[in-house]
Amino acid sequence: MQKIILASQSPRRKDLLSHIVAKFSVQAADIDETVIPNESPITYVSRLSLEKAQHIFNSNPDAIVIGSDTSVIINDRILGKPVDLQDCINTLSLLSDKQHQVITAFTVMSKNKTITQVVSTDVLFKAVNEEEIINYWHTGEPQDKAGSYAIQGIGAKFVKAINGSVSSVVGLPLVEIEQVLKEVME
Ligand SMILES: Cc1cn([C@H]2C[C@H](O)[C@@H](COP(=O)(O)OP(=O)(O)OP(=O)(O)O)O2)c(=O)[nH]c1=O
Repeated sequence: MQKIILASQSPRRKDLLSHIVAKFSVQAADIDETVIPNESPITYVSRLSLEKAQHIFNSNPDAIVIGSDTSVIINDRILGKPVDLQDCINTLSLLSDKQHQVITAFTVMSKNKTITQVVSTDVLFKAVNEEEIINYWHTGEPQDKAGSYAIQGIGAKFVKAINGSVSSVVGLPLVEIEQVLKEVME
């Protein structure tokens, strides 16, 4: 049985993966997440998921390594984690009363096979005003979340509708990863 390593520092990804994999370990892959000029959102998240997996695979060449990246996309703009309150206000104001996409790419890397997939989910926000955003910022929830919100937490109050994978929005598309893990372990 090959060892499985989740290349992530995210407690949410660890929790999600535990629903489909009984035994695995976790190692954070600290990589540069700067967007390359003119890089498309899909290319960006795919590249990052691959780089995270590769980073950990380099020192664990006998393991199966899972890397992933989640970004929020609106009008082709990539929205990552907010750097400060103003950034959070700008981001959530952009999402207010509109539909956006949450895209998560994951890479499963092993000696024999490397597979990368991207899962996109549509999320529709209600109208959100600045006072609500500032109050939300002070809960401490948006700080480490792509797009400055967490659908699994208080941020759920902004979400009118979702069409796609809930686990993908939280960081790991479980249905797709389970399928790819099967393929890689064959
Ligand atoms: C939109 C959204 C994002 N997120 C999270 C998922 C990701 O953890 C985070 C996006 O940042 P990522 O850079 O994808 O991941 P990370 O830095 O948390 O962890 P690592 O790179 O080590 O794997 O935002 C939520 O938890 N809920 C949401 O509703």
